[in-house]
Amino acid sequence: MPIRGGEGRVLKKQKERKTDQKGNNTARGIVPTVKRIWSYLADQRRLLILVLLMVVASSAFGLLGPFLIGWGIDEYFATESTDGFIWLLVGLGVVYGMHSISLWLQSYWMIGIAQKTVYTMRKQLFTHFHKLSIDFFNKRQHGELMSRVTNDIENVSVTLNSSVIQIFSSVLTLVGTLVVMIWLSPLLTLVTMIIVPLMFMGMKWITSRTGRLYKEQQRRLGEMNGYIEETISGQKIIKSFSQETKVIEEFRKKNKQLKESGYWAQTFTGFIPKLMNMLNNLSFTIVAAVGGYFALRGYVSIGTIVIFTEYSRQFTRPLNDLSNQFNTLLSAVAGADRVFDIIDTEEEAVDEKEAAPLHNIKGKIEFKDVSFSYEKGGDTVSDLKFKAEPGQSVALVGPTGAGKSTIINLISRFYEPDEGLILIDGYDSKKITRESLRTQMGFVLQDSFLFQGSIRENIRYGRLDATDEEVEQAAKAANAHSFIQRLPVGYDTVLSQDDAGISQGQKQLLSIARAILADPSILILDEATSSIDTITELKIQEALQHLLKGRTSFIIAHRLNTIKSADQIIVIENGQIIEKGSHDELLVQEGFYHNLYTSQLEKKMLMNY
Ligand SMILES: Nc1ncnc2c1ncn2[C@@H]1O[C@H](COP(=O)(O)OP(=O)(O)OP(=O)(O)O)[C@@H](O)[C@H]1O
Repeated sequence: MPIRGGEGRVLKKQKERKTDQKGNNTARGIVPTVKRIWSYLADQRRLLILVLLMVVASSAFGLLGPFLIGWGIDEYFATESTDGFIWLLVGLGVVYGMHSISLWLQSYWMIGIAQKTVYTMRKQLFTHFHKLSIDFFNKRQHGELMSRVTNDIENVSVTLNSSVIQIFSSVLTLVGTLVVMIWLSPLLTLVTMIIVPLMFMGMKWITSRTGRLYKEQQRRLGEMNGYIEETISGQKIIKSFSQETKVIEEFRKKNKQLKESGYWAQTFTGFIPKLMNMLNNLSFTIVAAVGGYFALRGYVSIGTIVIFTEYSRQFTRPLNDLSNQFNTLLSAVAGADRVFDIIDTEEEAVDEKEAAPLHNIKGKIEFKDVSFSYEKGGDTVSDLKFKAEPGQSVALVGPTGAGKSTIINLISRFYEPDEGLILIDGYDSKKITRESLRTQMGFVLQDSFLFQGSIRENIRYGRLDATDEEVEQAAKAANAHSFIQRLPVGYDTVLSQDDAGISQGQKQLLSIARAILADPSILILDEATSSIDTITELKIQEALQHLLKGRTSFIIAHRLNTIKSADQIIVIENGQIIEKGSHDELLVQEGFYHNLYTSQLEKKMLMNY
């Protein structure tokens, strides 16, 4: 879906920046990250201007209030006159009323800006996740990535809601107060300023520690979330290996580390208001004492002292707020940094300029001297040469780590060959758009992934515009219809994401139905290794025969008796093809395949015996 208006512009700006910020985990400084957050805000200029106007108004009304009080004291109490006093009270009421309204409006509009900003960030981040390579996800903890979409963005949101206004209004109030104070009495202004160096020294000491601690806290939170996600999805394994105690202990350690970084970050932050309060009181006392002395000498009026004592608070409060906001800002910067890290990660290689969609793929696939390695300088698969004609079934056989899945990854273009060519229907696969290739490929994987949703929705995932009837036809062809019908609410049975409340074999049947509905030209089958009862296995075999018909299929086979009928069997060892041929041809060769087949046969006979 095209991204419209403001979001589009932000995305464009971000992308332009990306050209010089490629790669992951770029260490940005605070300023570039703040600038980048600012670019999201700047995109909502009109609202931001309104917020700024309200900030100016509230700061002005905030300054005017004490000024009117001081003026009133000199005008009415010192002279004991009451003429127009009522108008002073009305004026004060209006000033404080307007002050409240402008405060309310600025926060109302700022909430809108903040929510739109994090909405855009979240959308960019999520969209970008789907443009990243499989390699990116293979190398990262999923929970940790999820933490970036949730916690880190939430951090930015909280800060934007409060900090932007605070920072503007603090700066304005600070400058405004200073100007009025100097105008009223430069001498008393100097006295009020005595505490400023103390304040800066204290703040510097505190913020130098909190910045580091907030970053640490965000990192640890991400790590802990990653661990929680991993242990929840791996519950079955944890329980079957009785590893609960170890897992709880590991979690305790991570939780403790998070607690410690959070504790120290909050403790140091907590010092700030105490320090400010102390310095505030000190300033108040000094202004009152020195002001009283000046008044006795007739240098200043009582009204001016009242204004100054009030302004001395108004002067330290924005400084206090600024320093508080600085901490919150640091935590948002830490969060935003982690979000931008992902947004700046290079997308899965984009299609070549001359790449075009290839419709109606027939399924002829040829590997011409293909070599590839996951790591630079390695040798995962090398010199692969083979050809699959349209409609042929090709079985990939070999020991674990031999490179079978890597071949599939190369056909699906999750990775590109370092050397050699992969031809699809005679065309260099790089000249075909990834999307057109993948939409004509189907996958039935060992660990059939079912989404949270009804059985009907899960099958329909193969082709979203399929009718209910077509879904049922596919289920029938996949031998899944009968078991679905036996469920209390049939096709409307809602599956949970993982165990789904149905057996492993039934899950496989559903994923076969999904593939039948998708009707792909090229099919990838990762044969299940888990033990499935014989009846379900027969059903799966039958369903697979149906699915394979008329499509080029690649089968990663573990049980050799299931691939005897494959048109071609390719045996791989250490990333190289060592044997190639039909089942009978390979048996005659008496090589690796022959040995593997006979040993599996013997094992089966022993078990039956
Ligand atoms: N994402 C990856 N990054 C780095 N190395 C990888 C990656 N995936 C696989 N490998 C390595 O590449 C080699 C081939 O792995 P591959 O998964 O293709 O083997 P396989 O034959 O499919 O094994 P199995 O039968 O166990 O699934 C192995 O040494 C593996 O450790």
